[in-house]
Amino acid sequence: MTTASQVHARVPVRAEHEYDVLIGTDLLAELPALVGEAARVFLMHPPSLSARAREVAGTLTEAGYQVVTEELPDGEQAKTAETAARCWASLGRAAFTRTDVVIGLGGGATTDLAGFVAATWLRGVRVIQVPTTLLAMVDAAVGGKTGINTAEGKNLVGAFHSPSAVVCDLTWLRMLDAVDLRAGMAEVIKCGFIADPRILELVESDPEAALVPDGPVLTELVERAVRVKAEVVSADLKESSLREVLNYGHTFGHAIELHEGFRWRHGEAVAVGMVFVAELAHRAGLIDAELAERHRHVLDLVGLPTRYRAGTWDALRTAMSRDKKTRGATLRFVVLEGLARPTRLTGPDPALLEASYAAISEGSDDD
Ligand SMILES: NC(=O)c1ccc[n+]([C@@H]2O[C@H](COP(=O)([O-])OP(=O)(O)OC[C@H]3O[C@@H](n4cnc5c(N)ncnc54)[C@H](O)[C@@H]3O)[C@@H](O)[C@H]2O)c1
Ligand SMILES: O=C(O)C(=O)C[C@@H](O)[C@H](O)[C@H](O)COP(=O)(O)O
Ligand SMILES: [Zn+2]
Repeated sequence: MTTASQVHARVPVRAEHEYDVLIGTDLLAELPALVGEAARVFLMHPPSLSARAREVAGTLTEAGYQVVTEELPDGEQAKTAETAARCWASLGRAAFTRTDVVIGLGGGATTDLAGFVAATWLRGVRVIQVPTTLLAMVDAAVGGKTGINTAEGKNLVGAFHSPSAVVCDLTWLRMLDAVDLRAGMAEVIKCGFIADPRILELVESDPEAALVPDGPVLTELVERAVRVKAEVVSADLKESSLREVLNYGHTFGHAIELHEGFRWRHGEAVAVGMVFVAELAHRAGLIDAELAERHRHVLDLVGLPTRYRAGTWDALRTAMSRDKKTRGATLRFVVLEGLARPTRLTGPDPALLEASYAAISEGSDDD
């Protein structure tokens, strides 16, 4: 017996075309209508979702589509040139045409790769994103940034390629590990600091309720975070300026991910990155100590890390120099000059950077 779809919200994104982010429960039945005219569907998923991917494939096959399923390596291992090349080979064998559709079913690693494969196959075919982690629902699957990593850094190869729809079915979150749910909360909290303080109030007033999969608080948090992202992306798809605010905490966060050989969860690295950049903004005289401390407090409440290993500064500084916001040799950070007031800090004094690092280092005097 199938359960009826319940659409809680439909958030529009105005990019090179307009598309909706559907938020709700039991939304599988919505997929065939979204696939529409295509004859073939290329369904990409991680190994953790193999059984569920067969159900999705079954629904699409019953609706008359020819489904080619591609099981990817798990997590960040999927975001490589080798895996993309494997997908292109599968698409070639299936004679996948410009009117066919890619579906990314999985977390952010899957949706980033699926978007990239769709952007590059035949110079661009449609992609429908079906995010199954909190992080992918509120962030990765929305907005059209797609890409893979290289040995030199995070997301260094990619394309802007907007999905034709995003289907956030909150029931997927019931089977997600608690640590992955928490990791996704980092990007939700990011939206709270850069644009929507109500998000912070909701998490602070009941952190346990905020982490109940498909509960009312998490549903509201997902909708609020998606609305923040949709608004920013609709105003600046290709990151000429405003979109940089979505990178809050990411300069330092991506450096941690590279330094850890992509074994840290993205959301955990971003959590530490936000505390770092809050310390930096405080030292630069942009925010008060209370707002900097609020970062630590709210991230702590949901069990996210707020510190990083001491003795790693040189490696992290080098990794940060490859950040996409860097201009020439000048580092640029998204910082706050008040709650929900993001701005940029260009070429901060190296002493301030090191002092901020010392403040968040494990084993430092500030412990
Ligand atoms: N494109 C963007 O705008 C954007 C935004 C934010 C993050 N990202 C990228 O997203 C990635 C992180 O995404 P993530 O945190 O979702 O990690 P992930 O994709 O690695 O998924 C985390 C784990 O959860 C498993 N999983 C997925 N759905 C599940 C479910 N419903 N039940 C059980 N297990 C499930 C996966 O197999 C994996 O092991 C990073 O690569 C990051 O760079 C991209
Ligand atoms: O959508 C954006 O823009 C973001 O920056 C969202 C980030 O959460 C996300 O991790 C993104 O993939 C980072 O992009 P990058 O351009 O710094 O690689
Ligand atoms: Zn991110």
